[in-house]
Amino acid sequence: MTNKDNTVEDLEQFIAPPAAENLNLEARNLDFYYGTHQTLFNVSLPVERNKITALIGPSGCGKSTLLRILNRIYALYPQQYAVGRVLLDGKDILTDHDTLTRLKERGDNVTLDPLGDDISQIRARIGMVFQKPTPFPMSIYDNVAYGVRLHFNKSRQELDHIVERSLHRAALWDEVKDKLKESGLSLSGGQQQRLCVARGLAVEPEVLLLDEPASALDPVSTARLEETLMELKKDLSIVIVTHNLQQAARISDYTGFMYLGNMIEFCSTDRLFARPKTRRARDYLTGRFG
Ligand SMILES: Nc1ncnc2c1ncn2[C@@H]1O[C@H](COP(=O)(O)OP(=O)(O)OP(=O)(O)O)[C@@H](O)[C@H]1O
Repeated sequence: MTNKDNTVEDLEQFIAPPAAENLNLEARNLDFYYGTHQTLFNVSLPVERNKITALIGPSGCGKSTLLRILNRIYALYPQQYAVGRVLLDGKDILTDHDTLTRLKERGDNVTLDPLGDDISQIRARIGMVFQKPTPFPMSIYDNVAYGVRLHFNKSRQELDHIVERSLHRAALWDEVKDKLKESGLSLSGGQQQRLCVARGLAVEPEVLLLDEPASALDPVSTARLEETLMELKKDLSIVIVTHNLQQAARISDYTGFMYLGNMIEFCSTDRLFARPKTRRARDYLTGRFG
């Protein structure tokens, strides 16, 4: 990042990320490869606790790829690998053998502080909601209880309580409370997406990652989902990929603008939308390309 055209104030605002003690999750200097094809280049992203962080940028710039690294979901796919660090509450979560080898090869001289290598625990702490609603072919109740049954040993009564609370938090309870035994697939698209949010919340994650969660929703469902996210950030940290700039402006506290696999700008949403620092971000925000 060059700074010769910027005032000190500009630079300070750009480089003043959330304070270290407020970080819930942090990506540092990530490179990412699909086979031999590198798609992320030295990308860093701070995620502040109890805030919403939006990722924006033109199609193919690497937003979803970055999100998929943050809870190590990419590791389910062969030939995909990340080099760099992801810290959850200051502890490294990319600690598999391949990543360590590649960090060394890249010349990073760091001592990792591993969180532990239980991937299912990491994914329980960092939940993910995908672009298309993905309810499981089972009842509404079982959809929400699914992860809890997988990770914890709860009584039926506790499970009932968790399901109800999660559906409340996802703003879906009133619509489904009388039909918990019906299939999750019987709900509308917007309800299915909130069911997926409820399923993610049931395991009490600290961070929720959302990949264009409203792209298949009508404006009313989108507004409901946005309200839900604004409410949820009181309890957890949220990272959302969105193509909808108004949505990013409405709900996020911080925004990262990506282009061709690079994090071009990262700062407070107000600042980015009011005074983008780079021409690329300005052009994107004013609809000149995208
Ligand atoms: N499974 C894959 N194999 C190979 N290349 C991939 C794969 N998935 C994505 N890519 C490439 O990685 C780059 C980043 O893709 P990514 O999906 O992260 O971008 P994005 O910003 O989320 O795009 P969009 O907004 O269209 O969803 C693109 O060049 C894409 O073609």
